[in-house]
Amino acid sequence: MQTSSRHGVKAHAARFTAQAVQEAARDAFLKLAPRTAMKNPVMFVVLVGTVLTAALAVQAMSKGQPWLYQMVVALILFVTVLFANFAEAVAEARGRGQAASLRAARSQLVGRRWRNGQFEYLPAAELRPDDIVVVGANEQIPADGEIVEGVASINEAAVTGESAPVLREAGTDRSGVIAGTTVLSNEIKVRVTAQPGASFLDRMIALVEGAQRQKTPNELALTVLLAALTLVFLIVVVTLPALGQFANVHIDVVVLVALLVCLIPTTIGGLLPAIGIAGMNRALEANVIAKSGKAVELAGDIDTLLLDKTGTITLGDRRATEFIAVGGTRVPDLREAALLASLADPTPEGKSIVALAQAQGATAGDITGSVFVPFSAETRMSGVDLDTRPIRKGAKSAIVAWARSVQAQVPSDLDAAVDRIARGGATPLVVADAGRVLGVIALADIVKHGVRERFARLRAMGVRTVMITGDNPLTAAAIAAEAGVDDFLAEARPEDKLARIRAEQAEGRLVAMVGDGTNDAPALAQADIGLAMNSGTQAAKEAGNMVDLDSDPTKLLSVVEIGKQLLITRGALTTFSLANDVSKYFAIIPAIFVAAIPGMAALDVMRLSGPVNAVLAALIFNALIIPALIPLALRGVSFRPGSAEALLRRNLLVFGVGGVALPFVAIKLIDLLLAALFGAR
Ligand SMILES: Nc1ncnc2c1ncn2[C@@H]1O[C@H](COP(=O)(O)OP(=O)(O)OP(=O)(O)O)[C@@H](O)[C@H]1O
Ligand SMILES: [K+]
Ligand SMILES: [Mg+2]
Repeated sequence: MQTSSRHGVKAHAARFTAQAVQEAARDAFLKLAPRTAMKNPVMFVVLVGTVLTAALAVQAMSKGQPWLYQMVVALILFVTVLFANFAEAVAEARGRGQAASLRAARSQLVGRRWRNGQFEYLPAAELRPDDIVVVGANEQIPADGEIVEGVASINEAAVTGESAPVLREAGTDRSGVIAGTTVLSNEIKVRVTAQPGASFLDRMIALVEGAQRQKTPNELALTVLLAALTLVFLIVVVTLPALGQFANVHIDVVVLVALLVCLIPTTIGGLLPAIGIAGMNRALEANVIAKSGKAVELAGDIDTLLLDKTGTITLGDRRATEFIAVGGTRVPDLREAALLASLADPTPEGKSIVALAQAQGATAGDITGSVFVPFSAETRMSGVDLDTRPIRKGAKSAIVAWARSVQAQVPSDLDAAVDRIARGGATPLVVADAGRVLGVIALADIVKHGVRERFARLRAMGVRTVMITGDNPLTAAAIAAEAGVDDFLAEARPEDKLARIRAEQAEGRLVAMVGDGTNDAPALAQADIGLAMNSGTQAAKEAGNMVDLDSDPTKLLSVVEIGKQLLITRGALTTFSLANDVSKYFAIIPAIFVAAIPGMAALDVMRLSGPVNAVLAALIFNALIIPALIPLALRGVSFRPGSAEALLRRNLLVFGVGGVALPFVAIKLIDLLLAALFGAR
């Protein structure tokens, strides 16, 4: 077996590693290939401008005319394209670095396949779906799968970077295991769920590595808008010489190209891909693998978040704490019935009832030959059909309905017992046999630490939280109040979850849902954002559009923040880019016309040293602003939770006004420098 000293994604938290920068520098040149370059219309225009001005320089050179100016312009334009390519490449390289650490945890594993009562050692690459592998203590899990037998504590650090062990158990919503993680205790049987190299995580890693990156609808819309703007400016610039003729101004082609490049939105055009990729990278840093960039973006616009109660808001390890008999039943009789009804119940609830009953001295007779009735979220009860009598335990409404159907008595003190348990936030399970309702079992659960604060933060960001539970309304209300959710839905069956999501969506809201069970799969698929727990069942993971490697349901909060940050960053840098272009206009237009049309002097607010320096200064600024903004594009604009309007106002002020002011100052400074070095020209 492999020993593991790997660290998972967290340890590779995004930095500019030397290797990433080197790779990106190389890729910046590779991206010059016309087919790649054409995907970014704004920068493609700059590339065409580069070729054109370089050709003019060569032509002038061959004619023995001055060519240096054309060549310098061509060079600055070329560097501008390289900077834009570099921005995208550096974002991709960082994503690849993160994904590589995930991949490393998954290669070269060996599995023990269980077949016809024998083991067989096999490289993980030869394991197929539905193979059963046995994994013991200190062994690594060879393939993604679901535990079909046993319970184990597992160290998932190789994948999640989190070294606290987690419990995974057959027959629960925490049965999922991941290749590369290590079993710490106990032996489990795992059913392989994926083809080698095509597991769920493998496919997700491929997405992160960018090979299959697709533009999100928002990104596409912005690209089209920027291309349209570019076209408009192209028409403006192409018609300028004709206008110039009226005023007897001859406009040099090089100056026209420079003007065009300054006017078109090169800053956002260059940074747009990097912003999108960085959003997915940030999600990965948070140990969330998104199936698409679109999912991350959508998360930024979520209105409603639906959460499960048990296991999501609460720790989910429901334990029996008390037996309360009703209707004159003796407690030992209730205990014995509860024990019988739970002996074959593999759920944590069932096991804890067995444990409590036995600890209190209950013993069960022989139940061989009796028929076990498994729990389902649909019926909300479970039990056993003994030869002599049926016994059921479950939610009060379900058991009362069942009791009536078999003409069993429902004692009048049942409600009081159930309410007392529910008010305390515990789950009451009612026990009944064919004769009568015997009593109630209290199942205690604990609200997770810190969820209240997180819900408050979500509220501040305008996200409403709704708890959905199969539990009764009183327990639900108690837990809802303790956890601080905005609303709750009790006694919900799986189809009620789905209906609630559809209803919210019908009112025009974007809905996020967190889940782990096979029951949750339809809801995860229907929700706009479905965040599945990595510990969950395969069905849940396939249905969602994101998976949290840490299996932390409150992680959605981070995803919402990452999505919001992505949208805000894109908006802010678009504003900045367009504002920038206004200033560059004021730098170049006077340079073209002032000499011939003295009336244009009013436009010459920058008072630059001369037309040549003005053009060069504007172009140099235009090129340098791209790498200067790469860190911001990758890190994202910082934001505090607040209203959308307040954010918009602040961003317009900072990035709009700043976007006009900064180039004025910077271009003026570059011009002063050029004048000092080469004289006013
Ligand atoms: N093993 C079991 N046997 C019998 N009844 C059960 C068992 N487990 C749960 N129940 C009852 O069925 C109800 C519904 O269970 P379900 O798991 O669908 O919802 P939940 O766990 O209460 O809430 P959530 O939807 O938040 O997970 C529970 O509230 C409880 O009353
Ligand atoms: K520009
Ligand atoms: Mg449940």
